[in-house]
Amino acid sequence: MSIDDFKRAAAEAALAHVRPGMKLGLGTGSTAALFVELLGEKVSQGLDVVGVPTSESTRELAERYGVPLTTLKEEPELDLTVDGADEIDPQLRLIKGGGAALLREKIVAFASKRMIVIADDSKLVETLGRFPLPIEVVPFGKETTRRAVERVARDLGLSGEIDMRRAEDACPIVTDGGHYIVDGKFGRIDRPEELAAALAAIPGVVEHGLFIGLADLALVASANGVVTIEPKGRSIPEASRRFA
Ligand SMILES: O=C[C@H](O)[C@H](O)[C@H](O)COP(=O)(O)O
Repeated sequence: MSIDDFKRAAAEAALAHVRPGMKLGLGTGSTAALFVELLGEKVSQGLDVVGVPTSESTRELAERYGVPLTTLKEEPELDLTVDGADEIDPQLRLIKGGGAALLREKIVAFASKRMIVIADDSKLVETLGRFPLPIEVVPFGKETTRRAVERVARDLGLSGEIDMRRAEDACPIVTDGGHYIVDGKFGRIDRPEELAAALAAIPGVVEHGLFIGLADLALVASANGVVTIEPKGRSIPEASRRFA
């Protein structure tokens, strides 16, 4: 079996959590794309759901597979978001944004009563940071912001390069929100909460790819099947983002 089979198995497992009438957040990336495809099949068989896409690419996919779409303007509160991740630690803290969709992904996950992460087991880590941390920045003052990221990381004992993410033509890649991405190659992030708070305090940083206290469940597939992982010792009370 290949990694793609594992991704599909995780996406299939997530379908079991979808109920008729649900308002869904639709994640971005290759694993979330498989979920959107499978969801489209269910919709064609009569499942009644609506989705809010977390990127323009997911919007296109959902349209192609016939998943009815809505917006956060129409539906500010969602039932469930299903999304992939670049890294997942034992507390279900995540790194996301490898596909540059982290801002809308985080807004949509935060708007959802539950978030389920779907992944193959290569995404599981003991400590976050092997995957470069994506940080979305506004174009104005981008070098000043990049240096500020470097400084706050250094203050937390993190070293490693922080590079502007560029396309093949060497131009900075532009997110759906019109921003740039810098990737922090930190290696090992021992205190993600502190880094998250420090990054959020930098003017020019729009959002960062540390998703802390957002994921309720991870469905992780490997050659042994799909396992359900729940967060151990989550550090942010669920009440902080739950709707009545
Ligand atoms: O910005 C992209 C997202 O955070 C993706 O969910 C993440 O990069 C995982 O993508 P994939 O399922 O393709 O590994």
